[in-house]
Amino acid sequence: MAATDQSETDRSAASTDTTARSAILRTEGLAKLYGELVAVDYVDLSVSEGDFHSIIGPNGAGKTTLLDLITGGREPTAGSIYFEDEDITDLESDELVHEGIARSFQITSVLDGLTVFENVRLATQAIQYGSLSKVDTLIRKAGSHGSIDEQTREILEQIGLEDQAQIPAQNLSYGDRRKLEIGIVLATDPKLVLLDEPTAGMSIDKKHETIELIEDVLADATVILVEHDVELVMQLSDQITVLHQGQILADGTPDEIADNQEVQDAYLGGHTDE
Ligand SMILES: Nc1ncnc2c1ncn2[C@@H]1O[C@H](COP(=O)(O)OP(=O)(O)OP(=O)(O)O)[C@@H](O)[C@H]1O
Repeated sequence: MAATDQSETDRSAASTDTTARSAILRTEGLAKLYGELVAVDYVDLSVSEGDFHSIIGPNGAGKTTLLDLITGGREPTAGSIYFEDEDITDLESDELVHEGIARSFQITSVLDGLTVFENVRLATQAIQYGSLSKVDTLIRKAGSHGSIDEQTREILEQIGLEDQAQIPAQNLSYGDRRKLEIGIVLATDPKLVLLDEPTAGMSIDKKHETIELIEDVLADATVILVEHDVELVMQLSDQITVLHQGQILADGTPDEIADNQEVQDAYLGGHTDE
């Protein structure tokens, strides 16, 4: 537990500000313990609707675990999660997709044996007809829905993969596979998208291309991004949360985070990349 008085004050001030701008997602006292290890330490996070909100912090700070808790991949030890003021703490991953919460790259993973077109169509169908996990049912329905095919084509155009529509996903280059993952997220028509290091392993050029694509196709959604490239995060984000040892060290705009001495000392000063 153990948040300092000062960080409590900072957090409540940040939370008041963001609530005024309408929080689409809130966590209250959200915690994940592994035995004695407190991976996520009773976190109060607030994400404003429409924001590009990044979560940064050193290795092991709890970023991925926090995303896992929000997206139903792991069960919290304590605390609550609210999406559009509805308590979603106990919802499963596929139920969250129907609420409008999508996570790349775990819930909506690429199916290698299917073509690029089929992968996107499956996600489009899933959101309209049922659970993402009911693949068999969905494949039986495939082909009989003109409007779904149309939406699929539109998404492929948006992500720039229309020319690769008929090739198996397993034959895509690494960068194009990432684009397909974004297309699959897009197909679920999300209000909130959580991205865990979408540009990991990419060259600088590909990284920028992918981020531009994310910004472009997800312009209407709220985005929560976990990313190690601090420079990129500073350029992109409306808000940044810095996690350190499972706790929120700071919350603020890129300028506020860059000027925060505590963040400098704990993270930015020494460690800016993996
Ligand atoms: N399944 C698990 N069992 C035990 N400990 C775990 C488990 N998953 C994560 N942890 C621990 O929880 C802490 C937070 O891990 P997490 O992966 O969330 O951090 P992170 O900030 O995403 O790190 P990175 O930047 O390296 O991906 C770490 O100490 C990690 O070792």
